[in-house]
Amino acid sequence: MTDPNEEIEKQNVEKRSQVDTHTPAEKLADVSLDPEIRSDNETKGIPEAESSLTSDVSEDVAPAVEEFMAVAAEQNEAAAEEIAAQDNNVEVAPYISFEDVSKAFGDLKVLEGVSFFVKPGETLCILGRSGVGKSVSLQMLMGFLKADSGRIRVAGEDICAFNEKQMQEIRKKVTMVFQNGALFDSITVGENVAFPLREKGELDEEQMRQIVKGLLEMVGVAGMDDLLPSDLSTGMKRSVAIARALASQPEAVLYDEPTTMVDPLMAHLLGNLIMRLKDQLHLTSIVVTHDMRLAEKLADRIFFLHEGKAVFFGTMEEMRKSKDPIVQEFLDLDDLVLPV
Ligand SMILES: Nc1ncnc2c1ncn2[C@@H]1O[C@H](COP(=O)(O)OP(=O)(O)OP(=O)(O)O)[C@@H](O)[C@H]1O
Repeated sequence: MTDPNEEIEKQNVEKRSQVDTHTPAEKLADVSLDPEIRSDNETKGIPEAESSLTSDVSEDVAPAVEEFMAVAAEQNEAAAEEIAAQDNNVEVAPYISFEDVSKAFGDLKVLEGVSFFVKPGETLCILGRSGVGKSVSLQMLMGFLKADSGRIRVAGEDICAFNEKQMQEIRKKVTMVFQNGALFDSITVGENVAFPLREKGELDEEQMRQIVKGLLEMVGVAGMDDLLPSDLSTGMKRSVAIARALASQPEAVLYDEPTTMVDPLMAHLLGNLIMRLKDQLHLTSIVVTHDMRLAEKLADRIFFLHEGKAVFFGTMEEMRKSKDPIVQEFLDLDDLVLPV
């Protein structure tokens, strides 16, 4: 029987090997150029109008934003190719992986021999009940916490022995969108988004103004440049945090529960945004979530944690067929309509 993962990988390799005559900016401005992406969006119910990342960006700044995003998309494709070239096997090497990772806080064993991987350009959703170590896993990937044992690879590199300076280089490639946005409270929304641009120091003030304006429009918080983070709702803060993450042109984004504590419409908008970023920027993503609908929309693979152990790792389709009682209980609970 054909392994579904092998089949998906074969299709991805074929797709990558096809000669494409469109420039990245053309592809970004009109995602409908790629019939495979279009049909994928159609089957997932994403309206055509929402397909292009830059469709909501005003005309005066659209060229600058399209160019900026095109550079990011090109860089991510190049990173994926570089990682693929590291491996002599037919299989594409992971961009991120946990290999037999354990972590405890005193007597509390949070993770015990956990393994998973995310290939370049793919999205992994980490599911599980509260307190099972989902956020701890993300913090270890960012180097904020160290594993007790096992191997962690990020951006194709083993980061376990990395010092803070080396981790800072990794954090230029991999960025995290925290639940509360983790914005700088004392500076405006616009300055928050401009922060990574200033750090890079490659753009002048006018170019930065255009990118900031365009990114805020792209994530659905147009015209909020001069507000302070405290003026924003939770969902808006998260959108701004995504805009700030994009300003650093990352290869991968880790999202910690992007749709919790926001209304259903905001959850839908954030989900669609993450989906379009994946499709059009070839971003590698990990999404920690309790939201099965979001996982269904985004995940190439699901990793299910329970009591410190990995109880499932595979596609959503495989998860639905899983005989594991814990996975089944989680799926059944999700189907329940709870009284308000
Ligand atoms: N720095 C820390 N020091 C001590 N214990 C911690 C630390 N960080 C997390 N923990 C504990 O590790 C366990 C896992 O926490 P984690 O935040 O990863 O859970 P989670 O799966 O993300 O849960 P939720 O879905 O509720 O956010 C919890 O019991 C938490 O109290």
